[in-house]
Amino acid sequence: MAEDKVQGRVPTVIADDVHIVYRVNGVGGGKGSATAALSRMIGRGKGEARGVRKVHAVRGVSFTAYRGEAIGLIGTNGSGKSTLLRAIAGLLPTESGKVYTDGQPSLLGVNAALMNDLTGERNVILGGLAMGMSREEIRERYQGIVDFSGINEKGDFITLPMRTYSSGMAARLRFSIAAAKNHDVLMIDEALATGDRRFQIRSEERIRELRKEAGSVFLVSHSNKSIRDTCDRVLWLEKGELLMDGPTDEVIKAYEKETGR
Ligand SMILES: Nc1ncnc2c1ncn2[C@@H]1O[C@H](COP(=O)(O)OP(=O)(O)OP(=O)(O)O)[C@@H](O)[C@H]1O
Repeated sequence: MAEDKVQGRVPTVIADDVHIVYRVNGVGGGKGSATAALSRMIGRGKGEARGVRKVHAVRGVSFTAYRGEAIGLIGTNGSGKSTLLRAIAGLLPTESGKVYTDGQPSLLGVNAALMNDLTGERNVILGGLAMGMSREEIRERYQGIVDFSGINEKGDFITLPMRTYSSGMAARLRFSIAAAKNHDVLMIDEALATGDRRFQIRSEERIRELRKEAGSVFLVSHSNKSIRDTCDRVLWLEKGELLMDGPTDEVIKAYEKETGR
């Protein structure tokens, strides 16, 4: 990359030697969680010494993300990808190390907090408000969100409760709501894997647009193709450690060689 371009880059996320540790209650003494839960109810087993196991999910990860970058996160199951994203979004505290972000990162995961008993329509409004959009902005973008999601392609589903949607339909709606706004830092966790192929193509296009419109995009995916199609840089995590950080092609090639995929 040309020197002037490097100098002109604006950092959006800086992770500095980040460690994240989960504490899991009720696993002490090998007696099973019911016993441990009972101990806690009667006031025994408090503190870390008893019944609390630590899971060190992210171990000393450092990187800087710049405006306009789309960064893929890859790694085998349980390597710490989702944990790292949740920490960048400010949803998990770091054990040590620091995360600096420019603006509020938005995490678009398959678990984004929408209400299953409310209709898709109400959830579009709720999700928009949760992202800080005004009612006016939501009104303006409502039809665009519904059209992008494709929810109404086979009938009037947007007026039905979300619990009646298939998992793919629900994921599409979540993606469409989040993608309606321009984000400083947008993080997508596996969302693309749940839509059908047509929706995947649409959302990949939207990710490319979001990238151009300003912020950085992080994408966690097990689909190397999605990563290749959307990202220009890849972080490869394994056992919580950053194994490789580089251009997509280079990192995916090394990953495929290692995993045989
Ligand atoms: N809420 C939790 N409590 C305790 N441990 C957790 C929790 N969530 C994740 N972990 C552990 O942290 C480690 C990293 O998990 P994480 O979900 O970040 O991995 P991942 O790379 O996103 O995995 P996958 O590809 O399977 O989605 C795993 O060992 C997992 O068991």
